[in-house]
Amino acid sequence: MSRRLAHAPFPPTHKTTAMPARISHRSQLSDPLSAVIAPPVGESAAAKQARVAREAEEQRVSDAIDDELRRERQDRKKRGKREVKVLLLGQSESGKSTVLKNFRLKYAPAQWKAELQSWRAVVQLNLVQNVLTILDVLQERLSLPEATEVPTGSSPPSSFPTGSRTSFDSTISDITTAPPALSPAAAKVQLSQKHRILLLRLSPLRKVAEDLRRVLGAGADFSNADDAAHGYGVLDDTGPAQPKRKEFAVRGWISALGLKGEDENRPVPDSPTDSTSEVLSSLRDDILALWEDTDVRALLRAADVRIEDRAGFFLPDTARITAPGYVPSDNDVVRARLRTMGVQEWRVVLEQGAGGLGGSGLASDSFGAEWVIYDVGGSRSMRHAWLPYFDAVNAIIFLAPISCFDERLAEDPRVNRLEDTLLLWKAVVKSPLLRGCTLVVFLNKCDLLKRKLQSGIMVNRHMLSFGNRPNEVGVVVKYLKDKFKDILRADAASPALGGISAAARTTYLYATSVTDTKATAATLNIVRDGIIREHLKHAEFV
Ligand SMILES: Nc1nc2c(ncn2[C@@H]2O[C@H](COP(=O)(O)OP(=O)(O)OP(=O)(O)O)[C@@H](O)[C@H]2O)c(=O)[nH]1
Ligand SMILES: [Mg+2]
Repeated sequence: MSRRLAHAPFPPTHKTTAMPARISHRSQLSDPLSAVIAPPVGESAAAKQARVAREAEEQRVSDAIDDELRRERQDRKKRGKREVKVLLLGQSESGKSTVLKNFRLKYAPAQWKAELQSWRAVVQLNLVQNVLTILDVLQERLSLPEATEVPTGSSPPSSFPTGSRTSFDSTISDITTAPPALSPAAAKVQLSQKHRILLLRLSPLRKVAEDLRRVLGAGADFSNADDAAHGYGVLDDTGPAQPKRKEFAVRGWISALGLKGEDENRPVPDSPTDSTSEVLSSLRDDILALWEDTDVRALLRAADVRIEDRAGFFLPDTARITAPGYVPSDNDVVRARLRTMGVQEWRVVLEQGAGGLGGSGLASDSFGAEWVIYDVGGSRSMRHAWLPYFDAVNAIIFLAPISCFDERLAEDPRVNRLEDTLLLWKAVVKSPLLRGCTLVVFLNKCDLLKRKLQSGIMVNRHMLSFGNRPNEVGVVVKYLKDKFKDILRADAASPALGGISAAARTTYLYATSVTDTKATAATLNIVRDGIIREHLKHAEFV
């Protein structure tokens, strides 16, 4: 019961105050208060009976409020004792929200299952955006005169550390509004009338995308992927103006998805309308025809649009997603991309027997039975919002997407993504506010790293210090692990800030692919136990 609610039915009047009758009996005539709370002069027997009854009811309500407040205080105290606070950090698209999803899937599966349906609009939007990306490339090619002769030649690879090129790798964006400028090779790919017809038939998807964005509604925003124009650096304000791109984002995916929790008064957004799903369903064969067309594939390859490596890639699942009555699977939700804006607080109470309390021997009132996870927006303009959360967290899970060694930041195309991640890690390690907490690093997106290396992309072309080491996943992971450890060691060698030596901090590093829910569940168990162990170890010294 809230305080507002408890008081509302009995507004105090000049005769009846919230003061309990108990006090009026104890009052002395000399007490000025007694004059205010004394019964009216010449009160009739009926009026007295009514007043006494009213005062008794007020007393009952007042006692109930006191009890409620006492209970709330005790709950808070108890919760504080069992609550673990974790902050997810890392650049945009590093996998923070995906880790949160894995955590909820593993430790609160009943709640997770109940929310699957809410993700339908997001998965549909991801699929539609996949198609629109292809249509943009197609349109660009079809707008060229047929016999266009374009000089050949390929662009140089990006360098590491940061070079000064301003073009950016198309793989770093899942959604672009401006079609990429076609490479000479792409301009040579021959298309036919069939492609023009597909382009035309699939054009209603632009309206479908708009509708789906509207469904996701007030909590969502189709805004600039970032504001490099505002000049944000790794954690502060340093970069100059750059061209902007747009990506669909949410201020709060709790409210955007209509989940309970954030703003209970906000109207729940509609489900994707039947007509939206019907349009999608009717275009199923055209979407598949587009995606399976060999000329289109050749065009995408020539244009270097590696759509299958992008976030929220759902084209192979078209038949399933466009089927009537589609409900997203666990895996769909984990792979769905919805950019986070600001900082989202998630409370996860570990469900019994869900690999949560049951498996660990944790009692429901012990430390670790409830987790508060802060999921932050990772792009540069949002990093200033992280700072207030640095205080009083038990652990940081830092997401380092190591497949991004050849990619550039969406918000500042001059900056290599891996370099940005390492700078961010340095800033986290150096932060005096974080000296007391456990650090966990996920060297993430190992699956994508493997695919890239197998496709022949050479790490040493983008990261000169990698030298002549073999271009293999294990070697790259080991090399980068050492880089992260080196930064820790360098910090430990510098004078300790805030009275706690950086060397005393426990740091765990894991190679992960957090879209693999099974493997991630096992990693999360180890991480959870490690964080709890660390806390208990320190608590013993307090
Ligand atoms: N293949 C693969 N995809 C991943 C992995 N981790 C995350 N992703 C995908 O990458 C996309 C971005 O992940 P998010 O968790 O949304 O990234 P984020 O760090 O929360 O990004 P912001 O909200 O912009 O800060 C999603 O579509 C994920 O499914 C991974 O290990 N492998
Ligand atoms: Mg996110």
